[in-house]
Amino acid sequence: MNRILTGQDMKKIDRNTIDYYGIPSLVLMERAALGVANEVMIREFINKEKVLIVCGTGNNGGDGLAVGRILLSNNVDVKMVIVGDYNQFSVETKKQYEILVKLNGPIVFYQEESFYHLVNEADVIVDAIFGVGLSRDIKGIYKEVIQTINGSKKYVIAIDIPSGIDANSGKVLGISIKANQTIALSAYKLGQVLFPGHEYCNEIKVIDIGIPLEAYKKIDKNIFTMSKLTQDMLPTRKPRSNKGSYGKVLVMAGSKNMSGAAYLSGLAAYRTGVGLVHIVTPEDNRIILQSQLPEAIITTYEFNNGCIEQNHMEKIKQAINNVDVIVIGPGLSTEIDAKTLLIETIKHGKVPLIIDADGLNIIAKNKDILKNHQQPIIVTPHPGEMSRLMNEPVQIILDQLIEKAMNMSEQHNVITVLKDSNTVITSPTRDIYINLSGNNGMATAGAGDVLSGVIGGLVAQGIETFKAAYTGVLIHGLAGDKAKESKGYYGMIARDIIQNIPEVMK
Ligand SMILES: NC(=O)C1=CN([C@@H]2O[C@H](COP(=O)(O)OP(=O)(O)OC[C@H]3O[C@@H](n4cnc5c(N)ncnc54)[C@H](O)[C@@H]3O)[C@@H](O)[C@H]2O)[C@@H](O)CC1
Ligand SMILES: Nc1ncnc2c1ncn2[C@@H]1O[C@H](COP(=O)(O)OP(=O)(O)O)[C@@H](O)[C@H]1O
Ligand SMILES: [K+]
Repeated sequence: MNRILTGQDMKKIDRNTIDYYGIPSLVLMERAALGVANEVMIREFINKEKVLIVCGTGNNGGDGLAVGRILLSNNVDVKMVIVGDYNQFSVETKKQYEILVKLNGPIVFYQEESFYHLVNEADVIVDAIFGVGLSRDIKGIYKEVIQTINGSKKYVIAIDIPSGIDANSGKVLGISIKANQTIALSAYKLGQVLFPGHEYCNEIKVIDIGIPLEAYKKIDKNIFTMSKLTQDMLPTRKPRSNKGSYGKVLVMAGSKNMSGAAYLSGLAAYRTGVGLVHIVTPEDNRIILQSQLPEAIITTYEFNNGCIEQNHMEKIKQAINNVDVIVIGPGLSTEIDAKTLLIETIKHGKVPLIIDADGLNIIAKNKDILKNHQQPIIVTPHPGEMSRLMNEPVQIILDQLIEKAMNMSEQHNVITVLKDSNTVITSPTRDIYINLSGNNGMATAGAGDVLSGVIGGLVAQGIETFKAAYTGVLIHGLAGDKAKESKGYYGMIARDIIQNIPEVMK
């Protein structure tokens, strides 16, 4: 598990480490600088490269100066520029400066003309202008400096966070460094995982700087991510078992002449390891689904004037109570029969329910449907569906993913999987997961249907709902990343994601 902190939380933890635990600020800075210097020194041709470190006057700049000192001791060709005045230095940064002066370090204060030249001759630029202390829009010389660095197209390594990104929100405060690599100190910052900040960071690596684990316990919001799938996140497979041991998923999906969503969701559930998939869909889809997915049990229904035929409804009610989880909504339509199906399922079903796609569009028009539900529910909206659910413009949802997902979870007592490039998952108990796997090749029709099946598959195998939601999203993204290796961003389709689930879960 990797923690994600707001900039404010990080500062609180730093302070607590220094004031309460007594680890001196300069020790943390040295650890940070050593970590960053190591990243610079593992570059393949570093012995032939020129490094330019651009420093501000706060502690991020102090990190930069300390990195410069360490690189000097390792015979790296390095120069440092300070943007700002001597009298603006923080205590620690002034110390770093004074050490470098005694060492006759190659360090200058910013001047427009010479800076341009220094940037031009550099191969690598280390961005140490602002870290989590950035508090207002960037203007004046700082803006010029960032423009020059970005315009140079040189390889940029940002210390902690690219200068210009608000560590709390990911917003660009006026202008920002575009980094090729970001070395996050101690933990991910929210601004590195939310957009647009995430794009400015590029590759992110978190390094330990010696903050004791105890110091993190003071933080009340639990935000985290997972970078790898580990065995303990997966359902256990027993040597002596049968298909009954791995759960049953009921997929209520598809509408007249729309069978694809049911197929994708059902197949994804099977690929996640579930013992049995049962599909409930209109009669028109029977033949095609039976040939596409012969492993599934199919129950079909017919309806007249929106009413599902009585004997078919009885069969469906039986199915509802004979499974471990129900996925409802992919390709379902928002017709009256689909609405009836959803209402009856929430009313009669006791097992966890995953509501996706049209299931959510039905709820958007009839919010009462979610009232008084008894079973655990996971909703999986994309920003468009979320906008309809919350009656707010899509842009507001995109700008406030965490807040909106939390509102949904708290108002309706559900787990919310708000799908985006970096999907946010929230629970009514205020746990927050932000996913970092996946890629833009997954912006393809049916990718969401696959996700509903993966999460369903995990719940059916006994994984607790919040854990199943974030593990499912992680697996889905990792499978998309594997699919990208063979198909690329352009050619990937939803089935390629499914095909790679087994490889990811091996
Ligand atoms: N002891 C600590 O607290 C540690 C801090 N560390 C580093 O220190 C960073 C945070 O340091 P600081 O809190 O000093 O803050 P920063 O170094 O991020 O920058 C804040 C400084 O910039 C000024 N500033 C803010 N916005 C500005 C703007 N738009 N235009 C011009 N000036 C602006 C502030 O007034 C302040 O002087 C971290 O990101 C990390 O790199 C690490 O060295 C680890 C230990
Ligand atoms: N750029 C991206 N990076 C990572 N994941 C993405 C990206 N674009 C889409 N996805 C993922 O693909 C899925 C798309 O789901 P959705 O929009 O519901 O598709 P559909 O309705 O066509 O099935 C979501 O899980 C989303 O997180
Ligand atoms: K920085």
